[in-house]
Amino acid sequence: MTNIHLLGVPLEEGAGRRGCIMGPDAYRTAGLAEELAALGHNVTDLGDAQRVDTGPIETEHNHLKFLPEVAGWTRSLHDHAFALAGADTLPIYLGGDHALALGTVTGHVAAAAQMGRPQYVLWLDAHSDFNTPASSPSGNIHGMPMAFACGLDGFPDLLGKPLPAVLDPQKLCMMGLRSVDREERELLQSSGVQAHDMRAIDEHGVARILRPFLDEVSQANGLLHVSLDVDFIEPEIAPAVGTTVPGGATFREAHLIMEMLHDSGLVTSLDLVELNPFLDERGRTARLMVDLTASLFGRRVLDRFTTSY
Ligand SMILES: NC(=[NH2+])NCCC[C@H](N)C(=O)O
Ligand SMILES: [Mn+2]
Ligand SMILES: [Mn+2]
Repeated sequence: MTNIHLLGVPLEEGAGRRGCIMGPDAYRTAGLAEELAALGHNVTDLGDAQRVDTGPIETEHNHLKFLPEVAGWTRSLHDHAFALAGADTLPIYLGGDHALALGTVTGHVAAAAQMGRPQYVLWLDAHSDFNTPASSPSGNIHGMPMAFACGLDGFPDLLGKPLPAVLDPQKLCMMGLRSVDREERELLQSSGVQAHDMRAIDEHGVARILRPFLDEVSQANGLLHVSLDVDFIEPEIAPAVGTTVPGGATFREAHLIMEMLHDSGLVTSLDLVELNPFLDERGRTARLMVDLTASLFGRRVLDRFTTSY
């Protein structure tokens, strides 16, 4: 039994199109809390977080879209995540676009540093979201959170203070990549992120990629934040996202990752991001995300294996 706290993050300003503001309520309507409670967990819905007002933010990068709004969310979420990391609970952040990770990941990294434990991140996404303001072709801040968390140069003052601790790029594992911008690719590779594209999944399967990473987290006694972007999944089965890229993870690949994460017992926090209910078909994407989350929290077909494979 795990104490789970749900925190809604109705943030849509980081994305290029509107609609993610409805994400938290779509997860509630799809029955996320009820599913997790049915698995025996103690679930508390904290309601929605609120953005703080930052006033204007200075930057030479005029193409950054909705900078004060995103900065206001970053400050609010950083503090929420820091506080939740210190409590005896597993927070699930219900997005909201992926810019929410500017706050959640940096908050968890800061808390881990204070606890003296290494923080790891598993990033499940078609995109690496590793642009800096200078490298971003779009100016959409949801394409930048991991560059920010890893302390790359060139960001305006999003947090209202220097980052208390930076994420070690070597403790960041990305799976599912199939859309990375040209300069972003250089940044990603020179930083030493453990980046795995869809080709790696095709050739080796998700288990062979994920297992060594989970072993590393376990051996280091690390904390593990998982950030699941809807577009990690094949758009034919998960259409409710503004940035679809064909060739995503299958239903079974995605569930296997969740089942392996559950078996590992290592996950300490989770983002569910980029769900755009305005683009959904009768709630099927919201329901798929709820089912994947249920797998991560212990739903399985059989209680135990009857044979060893
Ligand atoms: N979280 C996301 N869906 N990110 C998409 C980012 C797309 C592109 N790389 C950009 O920087 O604009
Ligand atoms: Mn993303
Ligand atoms: Mn994405």
